[in-house]
Amino acid sequence: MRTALTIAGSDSSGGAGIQADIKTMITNGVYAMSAITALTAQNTTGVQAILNVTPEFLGQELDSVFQDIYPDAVKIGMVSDKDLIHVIAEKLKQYKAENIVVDPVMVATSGAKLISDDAVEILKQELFPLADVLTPNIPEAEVLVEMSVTNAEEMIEAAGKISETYHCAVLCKGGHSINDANDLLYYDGKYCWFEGKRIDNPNTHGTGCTLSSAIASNLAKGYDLQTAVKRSKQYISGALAAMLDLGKGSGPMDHGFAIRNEYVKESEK
Ligand SMILES: Nc1ncnc2c1ncn2[C@@H]1O[C@H](COP(=O)(O)OP(=O)(O)OP(=O)(O)O)[C@@H](O)[C@H]1O
Ligand SMILES: Cc1ncc(CO)c(N)n1
Repeated sequence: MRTALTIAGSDSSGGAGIQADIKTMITNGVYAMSAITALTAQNTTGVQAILNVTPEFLGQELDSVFQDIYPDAVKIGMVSDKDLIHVIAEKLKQYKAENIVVDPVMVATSGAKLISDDAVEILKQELFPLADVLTPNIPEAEVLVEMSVTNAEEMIEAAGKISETYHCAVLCKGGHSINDANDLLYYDGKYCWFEGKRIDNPNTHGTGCTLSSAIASNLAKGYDLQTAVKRSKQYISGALAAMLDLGKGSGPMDHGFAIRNEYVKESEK
């Protein structure tokens, strides 16, 4: 069985972070492992508290995983502190990690800040050059290239600049655009669009975590990047279209849709 590792924060409400990543990896057919960077007390209305692990402990988590069950892909999500980022970069290099997906998590769907200002610079310097693919949303792309991104042309320009600077593929996610939900993949000086119909569902807590974990899972299974993104986009659209409605704020998605469909098919045989 192929394996994937998520290095990210825990979301006590189960919609984003480690919990979303593990749900996504299981439903995408890989064995899921985790190295937790922080605990968050969080729900659909916001982030109430954050407790980072120590850099030493994160290093031990990564040693435990890499020295035993080697991951076929690694997804990195919330890492709010520069010393934690440094440890991750060192361990990924030490263990020659492959298929690295970096989701440059900065702000939660609820608006809470999930990274300290000085950590953004270290993220760019130490982690981005190790990534096979970066998955910024539009506000994150704006921070990374210091320009406003309001239309398709500006998405192409921003993704191109990020890709050239860090020598990796960039998937600029269109969840924050107004009309559609089209994502742009920029790689090797070329780009292509992954079109998505905007689903009228306000419950989008954890969409970014889910998409990056689905990409890591599909890369772990051996799909090339374009196919991995295509399959992941289908997965997120399915999870949103299932219209789960939990909590008082922007609720989580329904990862069970894929499994239930399979069971229904099986029981109808
Ligand atoms: N309403 C929607 N309908 C269809 N697809 C959507 C919708 N909202 C987001 N997506 C898709 O979800 C994926 C994640 O994109 P998004 O821009 O929301 O990421 P994000 O902002 O990093 O997520 P998060 O809210 O978890 O931080 C993308 O593929 C995007 O196109
Ligand atoms: C732990 C965690 N990681 C990432 C996000 C981004 O959605 C979140 N809300 N919480």
